[in-house]
Amino acid sequence: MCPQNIVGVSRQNTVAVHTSELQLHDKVTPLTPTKAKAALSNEDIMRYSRQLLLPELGVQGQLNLSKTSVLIVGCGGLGCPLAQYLAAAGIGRLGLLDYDEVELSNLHRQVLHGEENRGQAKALSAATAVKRLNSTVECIPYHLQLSPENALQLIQQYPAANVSSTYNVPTRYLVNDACVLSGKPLVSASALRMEGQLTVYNYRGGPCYRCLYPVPPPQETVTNCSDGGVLGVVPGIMGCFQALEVLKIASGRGSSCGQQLVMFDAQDARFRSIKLRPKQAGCAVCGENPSVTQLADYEAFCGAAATDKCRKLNLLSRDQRITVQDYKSIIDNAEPHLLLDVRPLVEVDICRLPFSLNIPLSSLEERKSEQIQLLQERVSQLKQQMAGDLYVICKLGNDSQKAVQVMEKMIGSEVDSITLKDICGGLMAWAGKIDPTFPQY
Ligand SMILES: Nc1ncnc2c1ncn2[C@@H]1O[C@H](COP(=O)(O)OP(=O)(O)OP(=O)(O)O)[C@@H](O)[C@H]1O
Ligand SMILES: [Zn+2]
Repeated sequence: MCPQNIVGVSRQNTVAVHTSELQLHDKVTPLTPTKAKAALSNEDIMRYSRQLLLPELGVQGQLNLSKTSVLIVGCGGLGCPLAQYLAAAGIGRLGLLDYDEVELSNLHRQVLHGEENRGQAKALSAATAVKRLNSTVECIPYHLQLSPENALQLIQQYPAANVSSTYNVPTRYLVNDACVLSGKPLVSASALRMEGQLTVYNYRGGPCYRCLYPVPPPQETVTNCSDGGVLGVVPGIMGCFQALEVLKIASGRGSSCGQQLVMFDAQDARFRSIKLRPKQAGCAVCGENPSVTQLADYEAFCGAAATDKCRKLNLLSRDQRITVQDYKSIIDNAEPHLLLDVRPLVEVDICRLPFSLNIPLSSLEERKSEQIQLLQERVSQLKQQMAGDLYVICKLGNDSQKAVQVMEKMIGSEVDSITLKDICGGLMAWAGKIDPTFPQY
């Protein structure tokens, strides 16, 4: 159990919060049950007075919160506001789980972390911020990846589980199955670009994640924040919404999102709800004859990595790919070639290599005639020089491989008789290995 923080007043009369006693866990250890408070102290009454006045919560609801433990999987864009509001409201124990460290590109939405926390374990940074807000909340930071080996042991220790990381599909299935096998509700949300979604799975006889999505989506159809972008306030709103549902469940009022999908459209400032299909008798994990009775290999099941770290596709053979170092020598040797940048225009506006031609992957896929014509003109110019290959680049080297595949299918066009190659690792590899002044995003 982690020791309480010490809050003291220094000589300069400023309040210092010592959080060094927060112990970062790198494995799952048994926890003692949370102590149920018999009554609220005067300090509790003052701190929670504005919510105690609500008939929907009242003293009993507040006491219920104080004996509830919640596990938050992922201290990112959703997990930060979720943890913040649960701690502020007086949840008894918060497990904060994340394998990752704080990066500069997290700060626009992962609001518990600050500039001084860069490089620090997100779980510790989040726990420190939460303790500063409410030192009476017991915080247990875990710097580890939720995996089939540790998920059951971990989730069984927490009456309510939450996943805030929803872009990574294997983790969604893993948390779902662990919650079903442990009989816990799962308050799940996602946020991407200008949209958010929320549902409570495995709650009061409602469906689980697998009831609704028995088959994982193909890896290439899943977009995460680093690919698709997100306005920070959108996960902020959805994380607060998760906190609301957790508080209703924990206080005893209950959630009405058990068979409901709430969708938030930030552009139109609109929430919509749709009723979901009920729990399925044939569900592989919560059905009548479940085939999933223990946690298995979710990366194999989903064909994707169980982390939100950049996914590397391998769609092309070795001879269809070159490294950024090889491409640098092509430039240095002034070899005639064409560089095609297939990123969306919004990314090209952020940064680009000056000599590149930009045609987004989506335009190639949709065979947009103007863009294809432009490409063909540039390819025929290249051919007139009697030499040269076409190199394709994107941010990370995934879309560029897809673009090569799309162009290879343009049989009969100018493109089909020239050599197409993708540049491994894309512009971020260029920034990391060739030109440190090139922006990273
Ligand atoms: N299996 C897992 N175990 C522990 N933490 C996880 C797991 N899967 C995802 N996470 C964490 O969940 C969080 C998801 O939040 P979010 O998508 O906002 O952040 P991110 O991955 O840092 O985003 P970005 O794509 O911008 O780098 C991340 O901090 C990630 O490290
Ligand atoms: Zn199910």
